[in-house]
Amino acid sequence: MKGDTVGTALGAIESGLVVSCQAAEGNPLRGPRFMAAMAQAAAVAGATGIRAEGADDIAAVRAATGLPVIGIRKTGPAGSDGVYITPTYADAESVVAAGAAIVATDGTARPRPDGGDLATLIAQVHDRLGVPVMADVDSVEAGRYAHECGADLLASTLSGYTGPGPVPDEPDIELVAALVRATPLPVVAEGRIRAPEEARAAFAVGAHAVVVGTAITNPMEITRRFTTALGTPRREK
Ligand SMILES: CC(=O)N[C@H](C=O)[C@@H](O)[C@H](O)[C@H](O)COP(=O)(O)O
Repeated sequence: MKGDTVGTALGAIESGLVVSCQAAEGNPLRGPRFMAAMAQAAAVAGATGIRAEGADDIAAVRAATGLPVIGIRKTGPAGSDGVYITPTYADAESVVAAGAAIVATDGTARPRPDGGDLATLIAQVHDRLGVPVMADVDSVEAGRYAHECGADLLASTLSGYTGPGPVPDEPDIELVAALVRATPLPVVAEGRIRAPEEARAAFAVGAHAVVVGTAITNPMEITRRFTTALGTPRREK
């Protein structure tokens, strides 16, 4: 793959806000119509890229905004066991065919469902599809591994989602900082970033870009934060 192809896609999102427009099963906003509208709203407000899941959403988002899309295909909801973010080459091919400029995939050393390995997947994406690969990692070790496997950029996406414990509330800015130090690759801060101050903190430790999903594009979860905190609808007058 040519270096300028990587540079163009990575340069387009540099120092910017990428908005993740995803709706899982059970979310009434699931589907390309609503995800494209979410992406358009984000674009109007200054997003420099969109992260989207599945060929239909990716194609709709791309057509509606023209923004570079970080494409994934998920085989399970966030926090599922094992590798579920773009696990196979066929998944990567489908998101690039739909218009993704960057493919994101699980960048950990965990076994992949098809028995494949990350280095081979990345080489195939580079050689056959000609787009850069973002490795979603959960730790510095995984970041180093993904770098060795040929990833073009790292993201903190999986921090807090691969262990046995509950998912923390806060974003893992420390991991972003550690990944910046650990390899020469650009690092995207992603996961549980809810406030502009948190995004700023990520840039302060050297993030290349920041991805925000739930806090912008998931009204169901945003409402749940309020109702949980307020105890509604059981709140006493
Ligand atoms: C762990 C996992 O599978 N994360 C997924 C990756 O695509 C999405 O469910 C997240 O919404 C996305 O990473 C953005 O993060 P947040 O929604 O916290 O801003």
